[in-house]
Amino acid sequence: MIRVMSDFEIRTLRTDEHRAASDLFRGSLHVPPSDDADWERAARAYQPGGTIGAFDPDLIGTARSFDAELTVPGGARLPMAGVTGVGVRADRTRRGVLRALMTTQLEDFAARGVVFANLLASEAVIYGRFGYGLAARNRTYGVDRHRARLRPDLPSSGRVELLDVDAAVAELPGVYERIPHRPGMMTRPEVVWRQYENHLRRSTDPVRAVVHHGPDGPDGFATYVVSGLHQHPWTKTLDVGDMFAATPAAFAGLWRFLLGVDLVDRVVAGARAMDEPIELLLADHRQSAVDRIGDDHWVRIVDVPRALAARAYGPGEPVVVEVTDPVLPGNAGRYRVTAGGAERTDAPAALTLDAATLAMAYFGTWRPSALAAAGRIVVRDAAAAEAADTLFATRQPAWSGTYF
Ligand SMILES: CC(=O)SCCNC(=O)CCNC(=O)[C@H](O)C(C)(C)COP(=O)(O)OP(=O)(O)OC[C@H]1O[C@@H](n2cnc3c(N)ncnc32)[C@H](O)[C@@H]1OP(=O)(O)O
Repeated sequence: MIRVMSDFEIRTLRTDEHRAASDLFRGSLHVPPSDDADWERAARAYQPGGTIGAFDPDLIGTARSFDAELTVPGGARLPMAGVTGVGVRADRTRRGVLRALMTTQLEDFAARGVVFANLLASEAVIYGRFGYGLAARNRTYGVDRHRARLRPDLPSSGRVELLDVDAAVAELPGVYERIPHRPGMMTRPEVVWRQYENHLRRSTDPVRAVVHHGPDGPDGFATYVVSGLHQHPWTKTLDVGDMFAATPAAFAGLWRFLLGVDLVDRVVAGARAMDEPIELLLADHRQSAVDRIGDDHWVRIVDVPRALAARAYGPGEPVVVEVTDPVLPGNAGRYRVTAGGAERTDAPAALTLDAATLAMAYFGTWRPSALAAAGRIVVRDAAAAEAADTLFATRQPAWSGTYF
C-alpha cells in the first residue's frame, strides 16, 4: 500500500523496519528504545504487514494494527482491527501526518472487510475526528486487605494455582478461550499474547499469575505484581493486571486468593468492568472504593451497515437515524433501527449523528438521549430519542479487559 501526500509518503513497513517504528513510537511516548533482548520479544507482537509508516524520506510517523474479533451486544463476533503504536516524530507533528496515517489505515480496513477498529487513546482529544468514539468506560478500585472480609456465604468451589511467567505464558491463552464474552470483549490473537508476554517479562517487580480451577476445569485467571516492598511508609500494594472469571465462584475464588496474599496492605484492580461486583463480595462494602472511572476502548465503526445489522436491539419503537461520516463516506446515510435489526432506508431521519457518536451509543455505554442532551445527536422527533434509548440499551456494560 502506498499513499503519496505533498511532503511525505505512506507505505506498509517491511518486517525489518518494525524496530524503527517501535523506537519512533516509544520515543513519541517519551520511553527509551528497546534493547536487543526486549526487541527480540517485542518483535513478535507485530503482525506482518500490519504496520504503516510515513516517510519524508525519513520515517516520521507510524501506526500498527492486528486482526481480531470483537463481540457486539447480542453476542455476535465481528472482524476488528486493534490499532496501537501510533506516533509521529516530535519535529514533524501538526502537519497532517496522523491524519494521513489514520485515513490510510481506515480505508485499508474497509477494503479488507474489517467492521470495527479499536484502540486505547493516549489523549481523549485525538481520535474523535477520525470517527472513534468512547465505546466503553471502566473503573479502577482498591480494597483494604486488612479490613476487608469476604461474605461467608460466597460461592466457593475449586482451587487456585500459582504460576510463574513461563507457565502463565503457556496456559493463560487456553483459559481466556473459556471465558464468555460480554460486548466489547475481543479475541486475543497470537500477537496480543506475545505483547502480554513481553509486558510480563519486562516487569522489574516479579509478576505472578493464578488460575482458578472449577468443577469443569480452568475457569478464571489473574496476573498481579506487588510493589512498595522497599520504601517507606511500607504500604504494599498488589496490583491486579489481567483478570477474568467465567463463573461467580471463579470470581469469588480469585478474590479470596488475592485478599489472602501476605505482606500486602491494599489490592488495586485497574480498568475493570463498570458492573464488576466487588462491593457485593465484601461483608462491609465500604472496604472497597473506586479510585477512578476511566476510558476503556475507543471504537471506530468501519462498516456501519454491517455493524448495525449484527447487534441485538431492545424492544423499542423503530427509529430512523442518519449517520454522517466524512472519513469513510460509504457509511453515510439513513438506517432504520428496529427491535428486530437494522438496515438502510430512504425514510426521513428522526436523529442525526456522526460515526464517533454512533460508536458511543452502539455499545450501550451512552444513552442516545444523553448524547442528544450533550448536542452530539440532532433530534427531530423527541419520541425517537426515547425509543432509541430502549433500542440501544444493553444488558451488561461493554468492557474489553484487553490492553494493547
Ligand atoms: C492508539 C495509540 O497508539 S495512542 C498513542 C498516540 N501517540 C501519542 O500520544 C504520542 C505523542 N503524540 C504524537 O505522536 C502525535 O502528536 C499524534 C500522533 C498524537 C498526532 O500526530 P500529528 O501528526 O501531529 O497529527 P495531525 O497533524 O495529523 O493532526 C490531525 C488533527 O488532530 C489534532 N491533534 C493531533 N494531536 C493532537 C493532540 N495531541 N491534542 C489535540 N489535538 C491534536 C491536530 O490539531 C489536527 O487537527 P485538525 O484536523 O483540526 O487540523
